[in-house]
Amino acid sequence: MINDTPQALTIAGTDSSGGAGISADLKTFMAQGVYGGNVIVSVTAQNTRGVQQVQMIPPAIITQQIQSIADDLSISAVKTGMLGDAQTVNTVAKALQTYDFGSYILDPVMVAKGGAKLLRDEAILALKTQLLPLATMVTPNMPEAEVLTEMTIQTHEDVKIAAYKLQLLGAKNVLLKGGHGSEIAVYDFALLADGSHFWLKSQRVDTERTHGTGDTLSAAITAQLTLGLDMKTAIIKGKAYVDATIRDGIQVGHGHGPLNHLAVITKENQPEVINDI
Ligand SMILES: Nc1ncnc2c1ncn2[C@@H]1O[C@H](COP(=O)(O)OP(=O)(O)OP(=O)(O)O)[C@@H](O)[C@H]1O
Ligand SMILES: Cc1ncc(CO)c(N)n1
Repeated sequence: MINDTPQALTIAGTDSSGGAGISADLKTFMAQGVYGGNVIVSVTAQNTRGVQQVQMIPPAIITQQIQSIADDLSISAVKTGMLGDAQTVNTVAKALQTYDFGSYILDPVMVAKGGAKLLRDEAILALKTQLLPLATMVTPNMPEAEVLTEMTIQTHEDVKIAAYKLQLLGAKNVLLKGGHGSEIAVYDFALLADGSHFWLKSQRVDTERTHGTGDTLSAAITAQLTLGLDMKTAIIKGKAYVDATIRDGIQVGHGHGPLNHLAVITKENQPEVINDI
């Protein structure tokens, strides 16, 4: 039957080295058995060492890409990644209010692993006021959560407070990603729409090859929601997938290398689910 295949959409920037952004999202969708559409809002000249140049795409062709998809495909979940500037945030917010693409996962990408800025400062207010209230889930890493909540996050208690603040700003569900840092274990924190929360604990992989981990996790959750899973199961499955892609690494490039999106999930990749720590 027409449009029976599960379909998701990513609205983001490209990464010429293929590890992050649109590339990571499409590989992740496919590995989870979901067809992916893609709307490109920026082109980055980028490799595993850093970002060399960024070219934003004009609003009219962003809007047209989204309309073209809405006119033909049957999207059950959408994610946004790198949006670059306030004009693009406004354009995407308008389109997401015009078309119903199901669950909306907002990955508030701000800085690349090598340190390059992927969101201008002037766009932060627009992202907070226009996109957060539309989000079924927001998935910041710790530095992004600090910017959005205007607080410093040092303790596990701070993580919880930041998640509640993000919910007050309008995101229904919140996943705070804990990859940054150097502790032996990594802890991600989830606060769900019904007020329940849990931590996901896994062992840190000692590797520099973590280019696109955040994109991959949010894309995997988007794919699981597309397949009809509930939010908690989608988060746990998405986390197991990103763990597999990091743990079963590949050797590409000289710097922050990409993940292995073909990795197979095993028992070792299942995170420990903890109510409180
Ligand atoms: N070295 C690591 N070992 C195990 N898990 C990791 C590691 N680094 C990141 N993760 C996991 O990967 C996911 C993404 O987290 P992270 O904090 O790296 O996101 P991010 O900063 O948005 O990534 P990026 O900017 O590269 O897309 C989280 O589930 C985190 O726990
Ligand atoms: C295009 C793009 N989107 C997102 C990230 C963050 O991983 C990146 N490095 N590049």
